[in-house]
Amino acid sequence: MTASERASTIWRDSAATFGRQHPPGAAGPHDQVSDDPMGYRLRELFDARTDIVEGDQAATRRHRAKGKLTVRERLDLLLDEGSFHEVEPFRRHRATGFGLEKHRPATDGVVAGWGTVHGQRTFVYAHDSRIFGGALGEAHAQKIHKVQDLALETGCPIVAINDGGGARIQEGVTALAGYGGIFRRQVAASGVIPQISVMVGPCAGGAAYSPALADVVFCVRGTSQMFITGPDVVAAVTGETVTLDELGGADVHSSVSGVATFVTDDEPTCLEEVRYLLAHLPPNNRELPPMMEPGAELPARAEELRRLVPTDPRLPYDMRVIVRSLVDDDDLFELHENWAQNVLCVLGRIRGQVVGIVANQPLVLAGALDIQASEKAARFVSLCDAFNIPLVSLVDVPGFLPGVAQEHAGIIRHGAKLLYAYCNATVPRVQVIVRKAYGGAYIVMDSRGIGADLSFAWPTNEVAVMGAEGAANIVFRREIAAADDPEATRRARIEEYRGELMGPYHAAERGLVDDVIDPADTRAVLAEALTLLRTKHRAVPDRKHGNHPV
Ligand SMILES: CC(=O)SCCNC(=O)CCNC(=O)[C@H](O)C(C)(C)COP(=O)(O)OP(=O)(O)OC[C@H]1O[C@@H](n2cnc3c(N)ncnc32)[C@H](O)[C@@H]1OP(=O)(O)O
Repeated sequence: MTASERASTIWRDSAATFGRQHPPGAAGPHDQVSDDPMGYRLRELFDARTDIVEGDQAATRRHRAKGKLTVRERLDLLLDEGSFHEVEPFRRHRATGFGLEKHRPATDGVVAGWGTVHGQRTFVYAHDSRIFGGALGEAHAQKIHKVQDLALETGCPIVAINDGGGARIQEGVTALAGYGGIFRRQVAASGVIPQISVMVGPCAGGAAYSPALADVVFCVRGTSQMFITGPDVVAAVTGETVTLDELGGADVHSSVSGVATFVTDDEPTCLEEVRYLLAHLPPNNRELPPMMEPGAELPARAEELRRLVPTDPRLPYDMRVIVRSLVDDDDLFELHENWAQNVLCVLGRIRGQVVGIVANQPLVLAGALDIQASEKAARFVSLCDAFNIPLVSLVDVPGFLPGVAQEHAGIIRHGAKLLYAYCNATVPRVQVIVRKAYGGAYIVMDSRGIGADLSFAWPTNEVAVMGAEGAANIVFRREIAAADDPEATRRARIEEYRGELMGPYHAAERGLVDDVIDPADTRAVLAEALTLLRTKHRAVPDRKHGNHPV
């Protein structure tokens, strides 16, 4: 049932029960004291509710002209049918000045409350950009604070549907303080309850730090705009000419800045994806993610994987093929699909259990880890660890990306984020080395050394400090230079290094790989390992918090 259908139902029920004879918003018989005082009060209540649900019709038409859904239509799509309970629908601001005292609409421009998503209680607040452009004033902020507090104290996820102009300019510093209260609560709830931001309109200035603090950010093409300073300020300060969309549109944030985790073409798809994501997350950090039996059991062995990895280690292949072969029902949910594509971060299920898969992608930058990939994977590992989602790491990594630009931009600092996130993770952790696993990047990609519980390798694995060519050129440099035939000596030494230190059983012989497996059995091996590790408990030292390399 849509918001307007629901409003009509309320109207019909109220009209049938209490005899309302006028359309919503028009003058009615409120001033006629009934013989039945409660009947009169109930009629008044239903009339007021109906007016609030329907909102200003002219503003609604202007809103729709922008191709946007109304706030209540959004809630209808997000929540299970009929499950929404609204808080403070009658709230109005008490601000004065700039004509505000004459314009005090109910809700104060934000609809807040709770409902269910797939039966799981979920809190929500949604800006109503028909009222003050969705801008946040003191009363508006206090409503948001209320649902944030309720969500944290009851251990339920919270979804913010953002469509507003940021701090309400006429309310000045009290509006800014309202944002401060939102940010403080978001940080307090971080890692305790899932926090999701949905961007279906503008989000300007400091307000953009609310999605930045969320666990996952959804954007819609043509609708979402996020920026700290708008095009006019950019032009005045830097002289750059840029449109709103070029500056902070959905594609920019999902493929360039990395601010947005998901992007969709329209609002209904976006809200359906939010529901789908929530089906993979527990309501809070004390519970496990929901199990879901696979629709169809996969064949016991994926024999096509035996032929996937090229024998020439310089040739790429698509790591997604392996990921797909592992997850139930070919069903995977990829975060940041268009950003830092050299690493894949995927939520899926293996035999019903939600897992987070981190995988190097040899198709992009040969799978090397750069600054963006390190940040993307670090944030994902941290999300999974916070919400009890086991980690599977599929490794084919030639190293960290070399180059002056990467070094000067701080790849040491950013790479440390991924290292820190893995070392900190206490959830079950299983590593699968598919092919290359070189140097520092091998260590970082959840090696046994940093705490993986179990490590498996395909027979194509090459675990080493670096590739054979690089290693031979360094270790045998003098010998190669002095040789009668330097090229023949180089080739011989490369083969020697490869045979001695890069063989498929080298790491296994030293206990750094638990077993070398047939690629076709990877799903079965992982399913067994994850079942075993469900009861894993790893104690953490008592401390306030670590000093993350943020
Ligand atoms: C901590 C912080 O949030 S600091 C950031 C403060 N906010 C800002 O700097 C953004 C100011 N607003 C804007 O730049 C633009 O309004 C945008 C980009 C958000 C939206 O642009 P448009 O879609 O073209 O909408 P438009 O500008 O017409 O705004 C719609 C209505 O919302 C009002 N509005 C928008 N932002 C605000 C605001 N921050 N405070 C009060 N009213 C606002 C507009 O005055 C307008 O009201 P009206 O319909 O009565 O004329």
